[in-house]
Amino acid sequence: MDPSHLQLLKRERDTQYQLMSKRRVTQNGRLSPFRTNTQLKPFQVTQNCGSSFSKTGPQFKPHEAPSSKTGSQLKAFQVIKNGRPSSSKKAPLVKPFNLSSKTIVPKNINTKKTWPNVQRTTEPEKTNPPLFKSFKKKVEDKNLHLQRYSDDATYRNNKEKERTTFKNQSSLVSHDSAKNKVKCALNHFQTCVRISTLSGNAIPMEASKILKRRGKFLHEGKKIIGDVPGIEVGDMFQYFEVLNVVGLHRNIFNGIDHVRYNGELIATSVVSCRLYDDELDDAEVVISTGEEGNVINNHNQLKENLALMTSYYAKNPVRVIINLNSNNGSGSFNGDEKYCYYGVYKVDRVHPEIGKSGYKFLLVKSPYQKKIACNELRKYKKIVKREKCLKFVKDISEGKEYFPIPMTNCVDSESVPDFQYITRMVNHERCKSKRFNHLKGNVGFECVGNYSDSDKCSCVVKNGRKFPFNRNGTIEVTEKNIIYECGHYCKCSSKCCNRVSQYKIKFPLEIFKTKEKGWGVRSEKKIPSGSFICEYLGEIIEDKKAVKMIDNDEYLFNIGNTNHKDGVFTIDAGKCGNVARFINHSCSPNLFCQNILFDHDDVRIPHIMLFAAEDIPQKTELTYNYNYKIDQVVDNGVVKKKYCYCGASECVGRLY
Ligand SMILES: C[S@@+](CC[C@H](N)C(=O)[O-])C[C@H]1O[C@@H](n2cnc3c(N)ncnc32)[C@H](O)[C@@H]1O
Repeated sequence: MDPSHLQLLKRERDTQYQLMSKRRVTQNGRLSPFRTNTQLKPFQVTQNCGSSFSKTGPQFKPHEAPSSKTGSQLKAFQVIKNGRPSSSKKAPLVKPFNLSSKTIVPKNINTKKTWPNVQRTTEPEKTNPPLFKSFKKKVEDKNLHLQRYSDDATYRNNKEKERTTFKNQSSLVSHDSAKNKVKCALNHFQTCVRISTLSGNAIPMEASKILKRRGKFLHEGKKIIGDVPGIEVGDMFQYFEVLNVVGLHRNIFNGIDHVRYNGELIATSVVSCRLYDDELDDAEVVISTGEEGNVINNHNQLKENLALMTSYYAKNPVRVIINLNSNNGSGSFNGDEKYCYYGVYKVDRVHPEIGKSGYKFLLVKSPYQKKIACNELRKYKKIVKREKCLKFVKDISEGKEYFPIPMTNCVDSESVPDFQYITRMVNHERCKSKRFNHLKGNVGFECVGNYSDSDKCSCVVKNGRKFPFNRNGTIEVTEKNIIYECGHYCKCSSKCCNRVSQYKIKFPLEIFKTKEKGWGVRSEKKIPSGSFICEYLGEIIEDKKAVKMIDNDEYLFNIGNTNHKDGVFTIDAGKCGNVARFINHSCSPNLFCQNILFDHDDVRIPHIMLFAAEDIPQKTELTYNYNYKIDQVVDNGVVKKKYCYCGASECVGRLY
């Protein structure tokens, strides 16, 4: 290294240390295969997080399990995909060096991970540049203290002790409650993103500012060392700004975050892109801090580099967050991101970049940290394995939908199931009571479908004088069991902002064969949170009939007010239905159901509309919670069991 550069580094470091020392470190419908008891009630699904995103809707249920359930569960962290800091630049070719021969010999290599096979840590001063020496002495003194954060056996044993030491930083809350807080913060963020009138990168920035103003940041003013309560390895985040909101990474300007600990700057978290695209193993991560390095927004910041170096000696835990959809950390934003929390690492090796100003750090994962499934990473990296398609149907709707609905089977040779594709509910009119009327939004008023006339439209008045949909057509936070949309009997135009779910599907959906759940549905394109997906269509039958269909319950969906004195109904999508009949159950769903009325006001037979509960990446299976109750389906006195293969970490193991 050039000695003048070294001097600069040292001076820079000293000034920064001074500056830093003055600063305080703050920083349903229910699917009813049958029902023995008709005392079912409609219910409200609400997430337990104040004003955050909540869902109401019917449940999918085998039985009469009434309103006690909590309804579909949102997964907080599965958000979008694609990498933020995309730049036109390609990821640099990384040159590994051969240190075993004492002279550093760059090799011509491909992008595969190759780290020199040297015993480095024992004598770092021999292999590393002089810059490290000044640190070594200082840091060695602190080492004993920080040693307990290293990820050897004592790390696990002392975890409780650690927490106590940092109890002013990471509050001692139960994991569930911490997780819930993270969910709520993410939902608040998503809501702000949805209602934003800005565009591009300004949206998450604005959302972040709103949350800050409202005091919704988690661990506000604190920098946590090690795991952040409520955040698990593998959790995904859509925006860089969200990492700050949840306390995972506080530095909004740089991909390396640090804190002053016992007088030294140590790194707390790193946000980076992977250097090696073809390597999806998360056991080791290489962080390169040079000009073309992979650390996000790291414009060769000395302070950040030094913090990582100190962490090399201190062996403190450093959180690693990887942007899965970008190769290069130095570039601009493309607004299509996917940050994955890889877990707690420690800096294992440090090397100067040959011929460049930066350093390369090898971070190794703690053996006690959860591994991220390769499949999961592949999905987000878009390295989806090419599957051999055994059966393909171009459009199972036969032109009835706005988009063709292809059906692909790469699992076995099963062809399209025998059913009739419909775009309107069958038997709707016959079931409607004569006492119920057409829904007219303009009775006594002039509904013109504007946000300004929420008092004039009687449909909106029924929704509590609030438009349930945002300007971009996504559903707003609602705890209403039924939403009233304007319909064809209202005076407003078809473009009225209170008409969203009565139109055809807006996303190119695809039916595909799953390995264990039969057919399933996914989207060719990513779906923003709150978007309308489709209606659950079929034939409306009386509950009495549905109860007898115990052996043929797969496509039954309980609707409406389930203890209504004038009768209870079920949708049977067995013989006729639409794409919704193929949507599977998940214990951690990405859709939710909402009762909606727009053409009549008979609450016994509302439309069952499915909406996205979160941002859904393309090609991700769409699921909602059927809300069955375990052990409630009984046939001739014998409890029927159906096992769940949703694969969610929260999976309860059974549908019913
Ligand atoms: C409404 S259908 C969904 C589409 C269905 N997979 C098909 O092939 O037509 C409901 C049925 O799908 C299956 N299913 C849905 N979700 C499941 C899950 N998570 N695990 C196992 N089976 C599931 C069950 O047999 C259930 O009765």
